[in-house]
Amino acid sequence: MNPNKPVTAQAISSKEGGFTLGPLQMGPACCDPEPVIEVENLSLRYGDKTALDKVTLDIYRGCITALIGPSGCGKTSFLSAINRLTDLIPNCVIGGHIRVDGQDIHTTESNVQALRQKVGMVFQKPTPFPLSIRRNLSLPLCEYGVTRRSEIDAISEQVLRDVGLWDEVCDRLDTTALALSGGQQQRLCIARALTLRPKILLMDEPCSALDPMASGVVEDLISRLQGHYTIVIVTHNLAQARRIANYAAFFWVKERAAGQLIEFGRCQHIFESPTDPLTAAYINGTRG
Ligand SMILES: Nc1ncnc2c1ncn2[C@@H]1O[C@H](COP(=O)(O)OP(=O)(O)OP(=O)(O)O)[C@@H](O)[C@H]1O
Repeated sequence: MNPNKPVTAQAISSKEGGFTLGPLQMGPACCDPEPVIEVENLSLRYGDKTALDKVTLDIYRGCITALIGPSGCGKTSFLSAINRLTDLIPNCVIGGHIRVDGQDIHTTESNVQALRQKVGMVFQKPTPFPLSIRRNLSLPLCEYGVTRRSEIDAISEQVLRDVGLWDEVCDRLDTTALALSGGQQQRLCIARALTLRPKILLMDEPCSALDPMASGVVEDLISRLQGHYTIVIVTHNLAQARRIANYAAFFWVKERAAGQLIEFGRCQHIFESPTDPLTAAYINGTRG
């Protein structure tokens, strides 16, 4: 799909690409890196405060990339820049380039609605709308022009199956989503992001507000999404990054300085034989 063109309802409800039948199986292995997000010299500031300085990083299609690093090093800012959530922050200024599927997302022709259809976001705290489970899923579809009830129902069922929630909620779709447990709410939010058939999912600490059991269920779900979607996940849980990610990007911030990318590579490399001493110190717990 051309990211500069407005999204059409047909593109969302067409059968090509995207949805699976039945429970989601683990996707294809991430072994042939092809950049889908290219970040070049990204600098980001909020007024006088520079949060990121000249970050250059490729994110590979179908892989899980974990963003790790201490608090305040700019991980969330980096994530927010990719689907232009930073547009909503009045004093946020961005320099450099971000290309998604080869298209610069900050050109004047770039269509933010199309970008956000392609690049979904899941937040730290589950954020279901205070509406029924069914309405949580139909609302984004209606906003993007999918209005036929039968299509909405089919897509809703499929995404609930994909996140392993269908059996748990199929008999209460018209009850409030706020009555779901925290882990169920987070899986519903992931399902809601999937309704629009994104290619990329940005996840900002999606398990950190959940109890260990629910966190394990969501983590397992993220692993199964690998290969079907390109995932960029911020996590402070290094063990989790090691378990689920194919690649890791280590960010660091010196006092009163801007966040920088220190090292990027295969997860195994970053965790077992990092090149930079700072990465080694952070992984070993002696810094950060
Ligand atoms: N809206 C904002 N206005 C001003 N400064 C901000 C804003 N959002 C973030 N910052 C600052 O930018 C820097 C980077 O913040 P960011 O949230 O991106 O870091 P982070 O690595 O995700 O941190 P954490 O792991 O604690 O979530 C921090 O110094 C933060 O205080």
